[in-house]
Amino acid sequence: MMHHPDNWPPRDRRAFARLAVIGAGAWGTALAVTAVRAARGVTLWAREPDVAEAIARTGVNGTFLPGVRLPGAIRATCVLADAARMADAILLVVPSQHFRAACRSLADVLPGGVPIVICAKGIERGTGLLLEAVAARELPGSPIAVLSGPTFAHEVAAGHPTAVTVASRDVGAEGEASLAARVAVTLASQAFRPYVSQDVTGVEVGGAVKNVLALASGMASGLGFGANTRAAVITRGLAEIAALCEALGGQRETVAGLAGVGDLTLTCSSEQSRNMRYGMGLAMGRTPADMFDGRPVVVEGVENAVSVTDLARRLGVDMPICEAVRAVMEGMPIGEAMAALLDRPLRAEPRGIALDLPRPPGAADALPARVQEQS
Ligand SMILES: NC(=O)C1=CN([C@@H]2O[C@H](COP(=O)(O)OP(=O)(O)OC[C@H]3O[C@@H](n4cnc5c(N)ncnc54)[C@H](OP(=O)(O)O)[C@@H]3O)[C@@H](O)[C@H]2O)C=CC1
Ligand SMILES: O=C(CO)COP(=O)(O)O
Repeated sequence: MMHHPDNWPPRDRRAFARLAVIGAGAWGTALAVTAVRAARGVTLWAREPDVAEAIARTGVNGTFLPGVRLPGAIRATCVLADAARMADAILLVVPSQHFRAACRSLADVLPGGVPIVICAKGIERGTGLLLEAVAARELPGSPIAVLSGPTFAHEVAAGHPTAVTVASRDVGAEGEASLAARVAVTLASQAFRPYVSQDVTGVEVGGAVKNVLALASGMASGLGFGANTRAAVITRGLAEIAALCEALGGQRETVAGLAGVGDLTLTCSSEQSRNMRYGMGLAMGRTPADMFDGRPVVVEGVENAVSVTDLARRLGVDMPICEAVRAVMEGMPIGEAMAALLDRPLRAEPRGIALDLPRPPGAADALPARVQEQS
């Protein structure tokens, strides 16, 4: 759904005064802080009563965002109806594989027509649906926007300058036409700068796939490979995002934006990323409990390696790096998955079209020792 000159740029610029943030993980909590900085009223909903109670009592979400003192203006609750009742808009920040269940619970308590801003990143396993489609199905009548981009929760909470993309489709009922702009105005502050987009699909695909690619980047680092390998994963990974984006009707240029290359480079380059750390840990033979000191963190790329490649296979999109990550998640040794990637026929840039060129020498002993050891 591309540009509609009649209602672009968006005209409705009113901020939403009161927000409910659904999901008190690291990102939901950081978004609640962001909303308070932008002078909005915020209720933060946690599924677990202990988390809501601890935030209310201590002013810290020690489970999911330790070390960050939260503004007193954040009201924490574990009662969904309490959070939803007074909200002018909902920020939905539960992990992708629990997203539908959260929408269903919300449908019981949310007044019709309240906008939903999807802040999670992923594709639903089984259905292969982007989260926008899940929300549209479960919360009919709610206008939908998507917020994504390079945003480590701790840095956002600490007030580091951060830019994101907010997208909504600029067609349909009045109000929905400018939802992304209204969300941008609602959350913007000196250190938090939302850019507005119409390409919901492109923005969602970037956020879903980059977590899988961050696992790959982590695995390469864990094998001891350096900057060259990482740059190759990022660049060829970006081509995979672009191909899926295009196949789903998104805009290729969105891939060059914050929710594409921005988030991909962030997540593939920093051990702050849970996905990157998980990939590294696997390559180094560590257990998930070791990697995160036993804390309950979501690693979206693990489930999304399957949902992304299922969808790509169905659409006939070639995503070799994501396929390699999936193979590892399904038990293939990392070295073997990497060797298979390196053994692919030579191709053309940027779209990876196959060329009829002689294959590189395929003997396993031509591979770096680290890969051989892991195979
Ligand atoms: N952390 C970050 O820097 C960023 C994260 N995101 C995205 O935000 C989303 C949430 O991640 P994040 O906040 O980091 O999560 P965390 O790893 O910090 O916390 C896990 C979250 O998952 C929730 N959860 C676990 N099991 C369930 C369940 N069965 N039903 C509902 N919720 C459940 C937990 O809530 P509970 O208290 O109920 O267990 C908690 O909110 C993900 O899609 C992630 O990709 C996006 C941008 C940045
Ligand atoms: O989405 C994120 C940053 O934009 C967070 O990435 P991780 O889930 O890998 O930590």
